[in-house]
Amino acid sequence: MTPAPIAVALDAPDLETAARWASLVTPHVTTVKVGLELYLRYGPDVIASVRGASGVRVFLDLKLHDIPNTVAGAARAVARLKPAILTVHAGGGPAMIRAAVEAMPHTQIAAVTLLTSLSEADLDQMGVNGPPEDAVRRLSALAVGAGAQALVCSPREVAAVRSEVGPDITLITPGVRPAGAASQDQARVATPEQAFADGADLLVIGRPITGSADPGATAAGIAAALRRTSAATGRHH
Ligand SMILES: O=c1ccn([C@@H]2O[C@H](COP(=O)(O)O)[C@@H](O)[C@H]2O)c(=O)[nH]1
Repeated sequence: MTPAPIAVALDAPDLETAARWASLVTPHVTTVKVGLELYLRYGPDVIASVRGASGVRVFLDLKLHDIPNTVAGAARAVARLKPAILTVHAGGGPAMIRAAVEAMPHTQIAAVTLLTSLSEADLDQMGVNGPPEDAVRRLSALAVGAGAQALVCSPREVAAVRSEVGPDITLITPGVRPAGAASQDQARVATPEQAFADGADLLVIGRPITGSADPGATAAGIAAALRRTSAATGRHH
């Protein structure tokens, strides 16, 4: 069975748990994601541990956000780990995004538009008025103009972003929750089936999989649901 376009967020308290989750889900998904919790605790060694023998794609979600020179240095520092994807914040601006792209020619640089945990009310308080979709579209265009090959947005905005940036940019959506699952601290959410049907290329899913009794079986179940969506919509990954 072809693995599904899912990046499982390995937000684990320790390396053993992360490596166990990675080995359980790896037959069913293309990618595992290492974020701040794991990377700040264990550093670069974590990448080899979760990659394991399978050689699954590793998505390094560090959400870099600093001046261009500092981001370029940070990107060079992790380039030897050969992550498939590295995140930077689109809000760091075009020069910062370009610095990351130039520092890591063999990694997809993904620009995070607006965090999926932010509600419309939060955004309003932050001075981002109007529908989140408008700001996400603007940040997407800016990031792609600066060379980003991928974007991170909520599944609620993915169709709008696709129409903004065209077919060649990889769209990554966290904030994915199977029907009936708790949204937890995520605000702008949709189901895996909806995210995929609307144009997401890679679905980031953490706790609904890793917090379940059997992460391997849960990942396999979501992968099967995506295959059914693919058959029903004619959209392939
Ligand atoms: O806007 C964003 C950007 C990144 N994330 C990351 O995705 C996962 C989501 O985990 P869940 O357990 O499925 O909520 C997590 O690692 C975040 O750091 C995001 O949620 N939103």
